[in-house]
Amino acid sequence: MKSKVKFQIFCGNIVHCEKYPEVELLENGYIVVLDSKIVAMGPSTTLEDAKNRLNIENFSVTQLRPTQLLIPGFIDTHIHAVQYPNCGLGYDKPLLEWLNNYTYPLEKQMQNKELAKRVFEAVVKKTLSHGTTTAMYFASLYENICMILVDSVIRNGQRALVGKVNMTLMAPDDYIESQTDSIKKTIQFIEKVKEINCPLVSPVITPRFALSVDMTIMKKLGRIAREGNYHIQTHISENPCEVKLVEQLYGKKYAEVYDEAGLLTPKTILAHGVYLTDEEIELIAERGTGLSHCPESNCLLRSGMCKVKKIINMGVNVSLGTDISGGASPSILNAMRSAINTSINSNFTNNKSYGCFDWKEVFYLATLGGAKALRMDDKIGNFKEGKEFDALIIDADSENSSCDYLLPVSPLENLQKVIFTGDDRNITSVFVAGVKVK
Ligand SMILES: O=c1[nH]c(=O)c2nc[nH]c2[nH]1
Ligand SMILES: [Zn+2]
Repeated sequence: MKSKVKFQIFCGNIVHCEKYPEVELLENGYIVVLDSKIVAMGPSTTLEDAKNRLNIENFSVTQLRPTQLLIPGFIDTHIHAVQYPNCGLGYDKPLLEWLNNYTYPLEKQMQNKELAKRVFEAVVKKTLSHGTTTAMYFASLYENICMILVDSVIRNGQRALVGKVNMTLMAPDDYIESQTDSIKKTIQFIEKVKEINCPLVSPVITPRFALSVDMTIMKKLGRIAREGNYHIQTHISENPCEVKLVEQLYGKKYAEVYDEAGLLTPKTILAHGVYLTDEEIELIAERGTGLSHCPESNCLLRSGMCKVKKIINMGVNVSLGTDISGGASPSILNAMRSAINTSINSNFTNNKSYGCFDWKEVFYLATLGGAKALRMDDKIGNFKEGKEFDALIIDADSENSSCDYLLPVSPLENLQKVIFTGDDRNITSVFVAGVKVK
């Protein structure tokens, strides 16, 4: 009887980041995966040694073509699963009107379990197919609906951080929760996710934003996160009217409100941050809190252009978010392009230049930057021995993709071609924790 294949070996051109803003190319290299983890990596000339050292007898080999590359999986640090049906709709209103007119009504409608199942299955499948191996999701206000998303990510094999949204303030009468329910349902959700005990999925504390959660509840959520060492996600300084209202309501700056509540931790992701002052950025950097840059949403909701290079230079860990459905696209490739375009446009219109992103910087933000912002860079983000094998095989010469391959180019140029002109058809295989999910 043939014994089961234990090791997977991937051979070809490999690209990943080790530090900002550099990209490393291992030409003609290999990665050996055992179960979910990378156990060896190097140039092909050392593969036989590795096989002997690790006693590799039963193995499969995936040989990449010259137009293909092995890269780390993409990390989306800000996406609203429940808003997926609204992608492409409602971009004629700014944030607060958009929430009241388009977003809250849809989110409320998603109490329907059958609808939620269909929508969550679609968003998880779609993001995986676009190369998102890790996603940090805003799920739903309703705890039982959040569990449907948890089921979906587990069934489809995506690594995910899933949050039950908290809303106790300034929301429609029929789309709000009591203080008691907000905390009770959050605890119930956390317990249920922990009970499932799936290594790919963890719960996230998710106060929606300072305008929809009162200070008492924000403080309680901060305490729950601290005691359980959970991630936190929320929005900050996205839109001028929102920022003004927060300052009026709390009598302090946006970041100070979250700091008072104990919500600025090293495991917190703040989405947007378009209007942060230098003092707020310093505070966020000091707390070790990460930022999710959501350039497409910042443009479509007419929020503004985030000076994200300045935020990086001030020491904040920055990552990328699609912010569905503030953003219309589920693709982190699109978020990379959008980040480049925003930085260039921002330089056209701003006297004070913070510089333009190049493809290497956005590739970092989509991979290791995401992992660092989430404080998961001991596990994911690049190819290091001991890390989980979350990876993509991309191909600049994929049939029917939006990218025509007319002249052979170098491996790093293949990556640039896919970043600037590619789509999900250029992402030919997706692996999460060593398992092929596309
Ligand atoms: O882009 C956003 N999407 C949302 O759903 C939201 N809620 C508060 N602030 C928000 N910003
Ligand atoms: Zn958002």
